[in-house]
Amino acid sequence: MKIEGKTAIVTGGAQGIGEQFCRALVDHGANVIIADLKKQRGEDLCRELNKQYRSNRAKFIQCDVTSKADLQNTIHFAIKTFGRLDILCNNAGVTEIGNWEKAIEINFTSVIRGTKLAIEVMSTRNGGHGGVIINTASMGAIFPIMGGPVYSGTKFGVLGFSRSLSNLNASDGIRVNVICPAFVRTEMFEASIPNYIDSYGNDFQKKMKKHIVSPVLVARGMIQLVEDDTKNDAVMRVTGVRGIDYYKFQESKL
Ligand SMILES: NC(=O)C1=CN([C@@H]2O[C@H](COP(=O)(O)OP(=O)(O)OC[C@H]3O[C@@H](n4cnc5c(N)ncnc54)[C@H](O)[C@@H]3O)[C@@H](O)[C@H]2O)C=CC1
Ligand SMILES: CCCCCC(=O)/C=C/C=C\C/C=C\C/C=C\CCCC(=O)O
Repeated sequence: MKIEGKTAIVTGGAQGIGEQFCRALVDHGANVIIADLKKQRGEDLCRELNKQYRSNRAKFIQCDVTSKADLQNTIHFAIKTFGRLDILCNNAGVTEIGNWEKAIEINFTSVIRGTKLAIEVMSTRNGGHGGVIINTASMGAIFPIMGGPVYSGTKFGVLGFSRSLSNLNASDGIRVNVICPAFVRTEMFEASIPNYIDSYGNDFQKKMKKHIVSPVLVARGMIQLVEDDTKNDAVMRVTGVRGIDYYKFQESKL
């Protein structure tokens, strides 16, 4: 898909990986809705991007992805403001520290809901233009994460859910892909370090150094998934040891 002139929604877009998604999409000429709980950070990013690109292509909307009404409102806002929706990045996520039930809601249930709502407006069967959905999973969707079993479970869920929609490309013109970063230096990662040390030992920080990637590289991967029309049902890894590559699962025999 040529990104210029298209419209994207990025959940969790105010900081971390989502912020870099927004920056990269605006840089490639997209209209971007930054959808996040964090009003101040989202508005600041929006203002900065519009100033930098001398445009009005970035918009912020306060959105709690666990609220169906907020998600619907975000999609309506994108269509009302820019006339279409082409790209959805279901990226908002949290660790399970303090509230594992909430982590399931944010990391998994909201990804399902966001995907379903976007399909309704993107589908060529409903008069939409088709589009691309990129769901942020994690290398913790391929490997277990000691100290983060619920988090890892939600990411396995995102992977299985997303891959099970591979037929949408043929029927509705929508490609669904997953991005699986290893450790990314963001607020989430910093907050998780004590948890990791508990599970992996005191030398965790030394061991994981080679597995750290920058959020900018994750955003480069996302752009590749959006631009390359051959990518459907793709599981992109973004890791310190391999950079950007694709994980191959066994083919289904069905
Ligand atoms: N940081 C890491 O090492 C890795 C992160 N990931 C995934 O990448 C995604 C982004 O994570 P980071 O940027 O690292 O985290 P972060 O904590 O820096 O940013 C997450 C953003 O999501 C927003 N958010 C949280 N709950 C929300 C809700 N209910 N509604 C709307 N927005 C909400 C936050 O306000 C924040 O702006 C998550 O899905 C995470 O699981 C995947 C692999 C590695
Ligand atoms: C519970 C906190 C979650 C923090 C964010 C996150 O999703 C991080 C995941 C990173 C990796 C998890 C999986 C296994 C850990 C081991 C190595 C990672 C990379 C291995 C590789 O082959 O590149």
